[in-house]
Amino acid sequence: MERQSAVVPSGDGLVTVDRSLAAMLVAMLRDPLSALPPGVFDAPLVMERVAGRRRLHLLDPALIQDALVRHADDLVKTDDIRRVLGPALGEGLLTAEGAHWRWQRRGAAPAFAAARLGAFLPAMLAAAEATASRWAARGDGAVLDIGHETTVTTFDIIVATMLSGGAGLDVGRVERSVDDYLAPTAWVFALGLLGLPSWTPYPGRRRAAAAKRFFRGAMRAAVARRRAAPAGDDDLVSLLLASADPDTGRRMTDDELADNIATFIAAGHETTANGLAWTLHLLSRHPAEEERLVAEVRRVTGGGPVRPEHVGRLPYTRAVFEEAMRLYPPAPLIARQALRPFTLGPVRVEAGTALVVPIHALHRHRLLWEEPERFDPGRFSPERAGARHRYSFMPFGAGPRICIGAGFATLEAVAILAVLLGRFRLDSLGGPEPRPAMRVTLRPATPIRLRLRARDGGP
Ligand code: HEM
Repeated sequence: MERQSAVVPSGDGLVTVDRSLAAMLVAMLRDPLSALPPGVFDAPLVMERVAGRRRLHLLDPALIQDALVRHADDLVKTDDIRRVLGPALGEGLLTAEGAHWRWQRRGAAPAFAAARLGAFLPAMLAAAEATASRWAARGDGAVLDIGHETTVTTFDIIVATMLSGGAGLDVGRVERSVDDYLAPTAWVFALGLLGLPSWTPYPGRRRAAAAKRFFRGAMRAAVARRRAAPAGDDDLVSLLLASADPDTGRRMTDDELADNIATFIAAGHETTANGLAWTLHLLSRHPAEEERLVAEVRRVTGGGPVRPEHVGRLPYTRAVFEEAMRLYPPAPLIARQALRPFTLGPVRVEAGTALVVPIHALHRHRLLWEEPERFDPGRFSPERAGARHRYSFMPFGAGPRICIGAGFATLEAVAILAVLLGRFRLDSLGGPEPRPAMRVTLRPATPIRLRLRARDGGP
């Protein structure tokens, strides 16, 4: 049992938790998710005090909206996030702040406008079909590492749509480099907690540094290839190349372009891949929901191939993906730091206070969800979703820093599920529920393996 000195509830829903630095470090190194303070699944607000530092955990949807939307200009991302992601992603869209963030966001936004997303569907469906062909070749009964399979699929998609497929990037090496880079994340958080410099040695640091060198080198090579042979397409990189700072007219340097290609490749495939892996795991344990999803796909496609015009007509498939992201949000935590004091509900937020939205806990919060642990895609029917506060479900974040790829991710997830589950069933191998582990994203602590079965009428 973890040691903590005090948990004090007050009449206005605020719970204050004092924790010893040692207890916090042990929990953090075990898994940053298990280091969340007690109370986050029951209370609307939890103020945690560790070694003189204050972290306010927000679980009241109205206060989350107040903080991330109304007070967006009073907040910046925390040093922790910059420490973990900065070396790999530089000053790209995810990690930049202020004016540098704003002009990059404006430059990238047209690529993700709802009206344009449909143009990406052929590439999304082609990648899903390629995975289906690989699976058919593996044969009935093969056991798949489902996280690896979904990663290959979403990687193909991001490379095809961002770089017109011409990046020459090796998916296997990129996947290994992301794994190695993120593996010691908990140590980086722990060093931050102790106020130690980022060069302090820790287990996994050398592998992470080698992974970062490979990843950054591959991104710079992608930029050089693009400069040497402009694709002339309207893929994302063309848009970034064409975007100019509205105030100065300045365009992106090669380093800035590499930061953003790195950002879009990293943020734009691993999250969706994890969301899909958890979805396929949940469906393997919920055959009735899986059957309903397959019936929807067959009704809409008439049993033929999934075409772009079908994807927007699969509301149950989408609801399944959303319910999986409720239970296993691929980005399980959002953190900010207050630049200046302001009032949030019953709390005076002082400059320097960290604000944390533990999305993982919000999505399983007992005041917000009935039977929060139960997998029930029906929660995302328009009637039931419309009855909830918009900010009780926020896998893509909120406010101006909301995920720019939210529509893209949902579209590709629905397309991939429709193609793969139309042709295959994935059976659970049994055993205990896989444990999630937070490594910036929420990954299965050990690989999830599922058994492949061709469907009747399939290959
Ligand atoms: C299921 C899949 C995804 C999830 C759950 C997810 C989640 C998130 C979340 C929670 C944030 C906000 C982080 C914060 O406020 O601190 C974010 C930001 C971001 N995401 Fe996603 N994401 C997904 C897919 C994608 C895709 C497909 C792309 C690109 C193609 C993408 C690119 C980005 C970028 C560039 C940002 C930074 C935006 C900014 O700060 O302006 N994400 N994502």
